[in-house]
Amino acid sequence: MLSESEKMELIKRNIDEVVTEEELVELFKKNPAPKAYVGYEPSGKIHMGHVLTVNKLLDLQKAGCQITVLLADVHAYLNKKGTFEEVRKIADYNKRCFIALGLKEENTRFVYGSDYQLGHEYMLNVIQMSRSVTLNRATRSMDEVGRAMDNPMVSQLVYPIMQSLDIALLDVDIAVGGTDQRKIHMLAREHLKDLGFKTPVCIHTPIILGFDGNKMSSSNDNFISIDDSAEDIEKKLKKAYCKQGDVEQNPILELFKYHICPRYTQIVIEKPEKFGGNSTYNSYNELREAFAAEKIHPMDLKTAANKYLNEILDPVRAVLM
Ligand SMILES: N[C@@H](Cc1ccc(O)cc1)C(=O)O
Repeated sequence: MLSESEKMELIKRNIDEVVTEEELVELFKKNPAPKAYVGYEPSGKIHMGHVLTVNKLLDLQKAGCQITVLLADVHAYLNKKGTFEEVRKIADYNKRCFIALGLKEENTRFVYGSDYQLGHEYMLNVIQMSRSVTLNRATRSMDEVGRAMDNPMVSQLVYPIMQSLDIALLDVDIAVGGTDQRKIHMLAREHLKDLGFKTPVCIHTPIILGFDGNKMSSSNDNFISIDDSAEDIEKKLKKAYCKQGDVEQNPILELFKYHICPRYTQIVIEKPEKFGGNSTYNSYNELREAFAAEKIHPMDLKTAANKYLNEILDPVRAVLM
């Protein structure tokens, strides 16, 4: 059993922010098993950016939360990601991915958006909330989520209203998402109470860099996917941006920070004896400092990243086979 402060530490590790921390503490005081959720637009490739929010759900689960994963098929359809049948099929694949990543089916609630978003109660709430959200506000909330937002379709403005109502109608206390979801979460925090629902606590995880140094995303084609083969990963890491001593914009260091170090107590960077032999680091900060001081060569960091990533993804690949 974790103590209250250990729980908070786990929940707050590797995130950008909690809105608000006081509310989070209050929530746990009232209820040791609050409900938390993430929604995902179905995606043909689940990448390490998605895994960051999955990791946070696993942390929340360890801290006692009940977890819901929304397979947001209707949202993907609204955002023009494919036909209704296509997104529904990809949602099934994503469910298998999330289970492979550790969200066990027996203690995670998986919900398809289309299971409840097309019903009477939901629609009535969408209509009600749309009466008090301005076009301008709805549009801005989609800045980092919608496609082609210079000329948005009405469907893309219904989207944030529906996402807000998901929080209410899935009856969750905590909404988790990448920082790109922030403006939608703020809309929900502001409006849900007027419809008689509770105000959610929101947790935002960082948006990580793809191997080209830009935001990792399916549309940028710069991601490491959980079903990449060992050869794919090696190739991607080889060409990844990782400048000697650069600890600010470094996608390889980010893999260590968000994915590798939380799973290992010790990181070993291997080097042949004649070049000084192996070195060992006991925390991400130690590793980062050594890289900043140019004590670790980018090639050696990449080789180690490759080894650890494959160790992490091997069991995932085995389940997905
Ligand atoms: N907006 C999320 C998907 C999502 C949809 C509905 C939700 O209730 C939550 C999240 C994304 O960008 O992928």
